Amino acid sequence: MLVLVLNAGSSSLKYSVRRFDPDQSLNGGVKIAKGIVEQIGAGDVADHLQAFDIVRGELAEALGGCTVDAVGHRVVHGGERFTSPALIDNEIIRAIEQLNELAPLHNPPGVQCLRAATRAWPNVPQVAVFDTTFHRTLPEAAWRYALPDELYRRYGIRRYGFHGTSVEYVGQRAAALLGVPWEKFNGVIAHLGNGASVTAVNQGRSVDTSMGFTPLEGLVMGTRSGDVDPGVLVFLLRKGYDAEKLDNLLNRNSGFKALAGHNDMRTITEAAANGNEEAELALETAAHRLARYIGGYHVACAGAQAVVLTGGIGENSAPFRARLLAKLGPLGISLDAAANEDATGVEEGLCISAPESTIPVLVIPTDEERAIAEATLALVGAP
Ligand SMILES: Nc1ncnc2c1ncn2[C@@H]1O[C@H](COP(=O)(O)OP(=O)(O)O)[C@@H](O)[C@H]1O
Ligand SMILES: CC(=O)OP(=O)(O)O
Ligand SMILES: [Mg+2]
Repeated sequence: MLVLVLNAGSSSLKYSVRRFDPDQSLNGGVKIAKGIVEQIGAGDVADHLQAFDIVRGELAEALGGCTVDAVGHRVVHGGERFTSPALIDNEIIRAIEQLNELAPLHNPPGVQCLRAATRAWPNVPQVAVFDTTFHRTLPEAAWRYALPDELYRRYGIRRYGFHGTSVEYVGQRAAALLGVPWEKFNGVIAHLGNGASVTAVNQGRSVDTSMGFTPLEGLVMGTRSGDVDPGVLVFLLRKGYDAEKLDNLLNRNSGFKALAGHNDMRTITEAAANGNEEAELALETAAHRLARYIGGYHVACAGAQAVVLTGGIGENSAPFRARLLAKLGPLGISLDAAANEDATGVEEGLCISAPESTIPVLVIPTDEERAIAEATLALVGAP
């Protein structure tokens, strides 16, 4: 049984194909193809529909005459309705489309890919797997904004949380590494990619998370501001900004891009090492805020058994990890500099804190595509 996974990011389309054999338990299956179309909208590829056609061409080549038996899609916002993966039909696609405004960088391309894939493979079951699902356990005290209830009832304004598929996957791996059952695991998990968020996990359940109504709240990100005083928005509206301009400012032209002129961690780190002061300040600002969240979430999760780092930055940027851990001393955490520089072993997960640290800090590579493939298979039925 072949499962194709499509992960539509804000500017990329990642895909992977896994084969699951009947005699195996899930276990991730066997990866037989993977790829990515990048720089959508900024390079030769105009939009996700064009990216989808490229992926389709690559798949035809990689799979020869074989066809896929199911398609799993990463959908970032599932609102309150989607508390588990959903089998796709037209009504479900429309319901996801209604959430477009709540994840403006992610749901629109997700919906484009859902439609393109159902057109391309009309007889193949398709499943949407939501970033929000893992956060359905947030207690109300964590998901409520201190706003009139009317706004929640009318527009669904509350905190949802994202990156859940990734957080659950690396969290389970961290628990396994520590020899703790997932239902007994408390930890703080930071997914640091182009979008970035932190989640507090208590007994294997999400109890707090830094992204909110949309994937804009919280940490300093590639092009997103993260937390700002909402008073800034009121002020700017009075200065003549409209919704479009605010959206562009906060989602596309803030974060590292605003502070350092670039949203790629490698470029920023190199600039800082060469004495660029803006780059240095951007890294400090991002690490400061993340450290503050980790401290807070140590409390929210009732005492972390581990801090887990994942995503493109968490997995690959040793300088950023060192900068972060230098700020976590008050939690009893200290860095093992040699382990942090050691890229080997990252496949399984790497402990980068010193042995005397009260809380281990683990680097665990995420695999959203694998988790989505398993969730897809679980819904459409094992081979
Ligand atoms: N080898 C590396 N060293 C440092 N940073 C890296 C490396 N590889 C990727 N990154 C950073 O990871 C980020 C992208 O992470 P990723 O999880 O792929 O993002 P997304 O899935 O949100 O597009 C970028 O800031 C990129 O610079
Ligand atoms: C939800 C989100 O921000 O996703 P990504 O990090 O892939 O942009
Ligand atoms: Mg990502």
